[in-house]
Amino acid sequence: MMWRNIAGFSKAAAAARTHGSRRCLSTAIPGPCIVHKRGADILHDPWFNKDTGFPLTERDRLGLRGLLPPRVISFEQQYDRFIESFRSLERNTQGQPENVVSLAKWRILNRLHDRNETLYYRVLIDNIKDFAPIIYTPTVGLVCQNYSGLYRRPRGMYFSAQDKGEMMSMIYNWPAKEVDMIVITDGSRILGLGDLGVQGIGIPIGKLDMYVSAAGINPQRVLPIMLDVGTNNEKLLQNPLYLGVRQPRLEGEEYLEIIDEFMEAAFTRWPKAVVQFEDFQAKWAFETLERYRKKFCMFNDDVQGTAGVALAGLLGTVRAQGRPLSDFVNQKIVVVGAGSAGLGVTKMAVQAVARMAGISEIAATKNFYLIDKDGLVTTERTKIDPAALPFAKNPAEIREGASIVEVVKKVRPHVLLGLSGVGGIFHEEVLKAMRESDSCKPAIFAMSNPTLNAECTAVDAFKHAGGNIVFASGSPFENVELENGKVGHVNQANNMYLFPGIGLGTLLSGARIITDGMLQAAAECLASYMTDEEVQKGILFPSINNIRHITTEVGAAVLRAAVSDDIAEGHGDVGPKDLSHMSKEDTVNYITRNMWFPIYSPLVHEK
Ligand SMILES: NC(=O)c1ccc[n+]([C@@H]2O[C@H](COP(=O)([O-])OP(=O)(O)OC[C@H]3O[C@@H](n4cnc5c(N)ncnc54)[C@H](O)[C@@H]3O)[C@@H](O)[C@H]2O)c1
Ligand SMILES: O=C(O)C[C@H](O)C(=O)O
Ligand SMILES: [Mg+2]
Repeated sequence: MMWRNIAGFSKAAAAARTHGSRRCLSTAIPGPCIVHKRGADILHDPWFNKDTGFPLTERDRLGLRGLLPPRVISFEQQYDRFIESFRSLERNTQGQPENVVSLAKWRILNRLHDRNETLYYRVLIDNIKDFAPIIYTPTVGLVCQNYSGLYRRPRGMYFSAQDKGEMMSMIYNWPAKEVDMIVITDGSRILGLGDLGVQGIGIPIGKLDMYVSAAGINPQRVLPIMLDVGTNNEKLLQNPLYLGVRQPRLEGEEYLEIIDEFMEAAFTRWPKAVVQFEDFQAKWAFETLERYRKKFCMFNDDVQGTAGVALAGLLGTVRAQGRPLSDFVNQKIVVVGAGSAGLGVTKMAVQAVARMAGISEIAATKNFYLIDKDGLVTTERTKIDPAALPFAKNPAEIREGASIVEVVKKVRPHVLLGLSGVGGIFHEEVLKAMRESDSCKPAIFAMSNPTLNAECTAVDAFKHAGGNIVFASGSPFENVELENGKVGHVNQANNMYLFPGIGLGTLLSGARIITDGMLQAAAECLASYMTDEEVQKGILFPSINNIRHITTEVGAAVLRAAVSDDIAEGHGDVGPKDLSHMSKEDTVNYITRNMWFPIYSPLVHEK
């Protein structure tokens, strides 16, 4: 039977399928999977469960005979059945409020996730464009907001302030022997939604779903972590259904002791794991990054992943203007939002200018303008955040605290980039002011998430700033039909284009830390991924349908940078020497070979 994805066969889905079946053919039968349980316990374990797909012989071997309806349903039929029930849900919820529909779609996917991971990831991979907005941004934000009510089954691990002194033993409660990727949050800054306390666990789960789908990390080797150190969200503290610790957030040394203990415990059990920090409020995002990046294999996605994606987009806008890349050093860039993401982006972009122009980083800050909740950051600012200080302007150039519109009118920037978390702050007047930009193709990046927190919508950007802009947003928007019959392309400038490749490349290199060189290689790989023809049309980032392919390329670039930095220690049977002898093509093949793909493997019971 022909398999269908929702939007018909996408290139990526077709490629993924070819890849999967090639594997089946080359090994004739997929390799066995050892299972230590039998009977009903297997049916209740989503890692091994095949539902009605268990062949009769396997039912006999594993004590499943009689526990399932007699007919064996093929994987393809199970897939079609799920897609049909999803379509029927779409039909039945037509006309209902968007939030209701999104949550209903999340629920049906989540139920499959809890029941049968192989089938779940197969439908996710094959329909990533349709399903990413449900299991990831933006719906994951809504899920976090409603988490205590939606909660049915645990997923991942929870470490709370009450677990102090116990974490080294607790970590052994996790049932998997091996863990490759950990995503951790403390729930303090979930997307642009603020402090959601324990409910932020949805973010590590969504990020790890992308690791499985995009990077082919085995779902049995991922671990979402919630570090519950309390919440300062009064509404949650008052909510009787709230599932987290009911106390204000720990601060200072008390906070650091908890997170130190977790890191020691995690790396004691899994010394080769990669840990991604996600959605920590800025002060802890920066402090933990500095504290751990030379000691553990970790990175902060909001600071470093976002920076790479934004830099790739900024370089893309130079190409879109038909200018040589070296012209990046002349681009005037206004960054709105000076938190973990805005500062991370500004820092990486300034470093790139310094490298390209052969000037100091201080000199390279000249064309950058940083705006936070108090307006333009200048040296006149009292109590300035030390991290923002290098980018503070001379108030003689523009006044301290100038508004976005004032700055745009005065500077006429090539790029206006938002990472403020404040929906709609690129309002009509700001967008109209971008018409006077010094660029022939001004860029507007409304990168805040989820959708309602985007600095502007795609429609408003093209309407007010003009049809010749390049536009990118953190959450997905539809392309815009312009009056002249042309298409205003919408790019999704989201760190999902980099973090899976950073994690995968690091893991397969066996590096024990993640260097600036590895992160820079990731950004450069993404920046050069699109063809000139695509970039001229305003298409700066690949379609999400190609996320497995771009992740493979990014992973290879990261791995090769680890080799260049002389920190690649190898992975499994592949030693550091083998890695260093690999050509670029060999590296891509090595990465591809190590990516997990969802097919049913024969289960073999071992006591
Ligand atoms: N697209 C992506 O890949 C991506 C990646 C990371 C973060 N983000 C989004 O970026 C947003 C910010 O994340 P963060 O971690 O930097 O948060 P943060 O809380 O660390 O920083 C927010 C910044 O915005 C500033 N701000 C607040 N109100 C403002 C206003 N009215 N005008 C100008 N500036 C204002 C604050 O002063 C602060 O500097 C979130 O919505 C997040 O979802 C997107
Ligand atoms: O989660 C996302 O979609 C991107 C980013 O990490 C964010 O915090 O908004
Ligand atoms: Mg994030």
